[in-house]
Amino acid sequence: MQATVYKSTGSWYTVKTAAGEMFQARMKGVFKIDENITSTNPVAVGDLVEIAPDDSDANAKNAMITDIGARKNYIVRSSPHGRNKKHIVAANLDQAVLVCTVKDPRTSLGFIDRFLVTAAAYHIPVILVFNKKDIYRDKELEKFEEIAALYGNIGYEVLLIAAATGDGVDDVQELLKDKTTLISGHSGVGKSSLINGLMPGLALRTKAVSGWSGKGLHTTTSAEMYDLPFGGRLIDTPGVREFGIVDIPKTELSHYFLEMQPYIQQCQFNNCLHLNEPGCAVKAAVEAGEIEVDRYVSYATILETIQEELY
Ligand SMILES: Nc1nc2c(ncn2[C@@H]2O[C@H](COP(=O)(O)OP(=O)(O)OP(=O)(O)O)[C@@H](O)[C@H]2O)c(=O)[nH]1
Ligand SMILES: [Zn+2]
Repeated sequence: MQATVYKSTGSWYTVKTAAGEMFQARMKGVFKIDENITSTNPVAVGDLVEIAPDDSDANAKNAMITDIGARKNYIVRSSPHGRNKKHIVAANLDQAVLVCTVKDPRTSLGFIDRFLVTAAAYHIPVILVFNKKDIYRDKELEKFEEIAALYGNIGYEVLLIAAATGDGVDDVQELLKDKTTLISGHSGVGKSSLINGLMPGLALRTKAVSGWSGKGLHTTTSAEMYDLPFGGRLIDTPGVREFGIVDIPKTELSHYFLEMQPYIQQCQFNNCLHLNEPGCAVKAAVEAGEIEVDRYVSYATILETIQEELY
């Protein structure tokens, strides 16, 4: 029987079949589906699994996971169990929503760009949802327009909403309908408020509880998937502050800055890092105003964090 993983707690997984039946499932033995990653968790939220119900106790609804389907994509974070080990946060995503704010707290462009690069490297489209519209005055609205133009021109969807008043939540709903979406954002941006707005009745985590669980307890926080009442699924990742950028060589980073892509081929050197090389088409585009300086600064900043010795 096929099922989808909704939650994982230790060695138990909450799974749901296509018919809507929930089981608590465990892994049967050890198997690995992706030779390219060494992960600390063999099964992740969003995985499609094959299960064999355990009929010995009709009330318990237990099952064995006997196989894991190939993943369309996945997103990881570094595991607390070692530098080279990864923890798969979620698999089989259609898209990701990054909740941001211009004010209280301000989401930095650097943070947004790191998220966008990570998602692009995993082939996951991103929607930027700016929240707390109700407290923005002229200055903040101007800032938002600037940011919306910056990312809109690159091709990203950008929304402005107020989760607290419900303003614009229906626009988010429209984009999430019938898709599997990962939702992420800095603490305090209103991610829980938005989730509650999308799923009235769920009454997700009070602020006090989420504030507590996010504090120094990263290892125990885990992703959880919810069925959206209007169709589609939402994967919340409480406590996950940031995802790890996939292990990519320095020369590949510019591929994930989508607006740099048309210029990369025109650089004089095919291994150009777009820093100080002669004949660099990316730098020329920055100087000509075709690529935003802020994005180039993010590029150079992220580039520095990549350890070239690995390649
Ligand atoms: N003015 C205003 N405040 C909001 C809005 N959305 C959320 N808030 C407030 O912002 C604070 C943080 O909201 P949460 O929904 O708990 O934020 P979160 O992103 O889930 O934060 P963590 O739980 O720390 O991860 C709360 O005090 C909310 O009431 C909004 O649209 N407008
Ligand atoms: Zn170049």
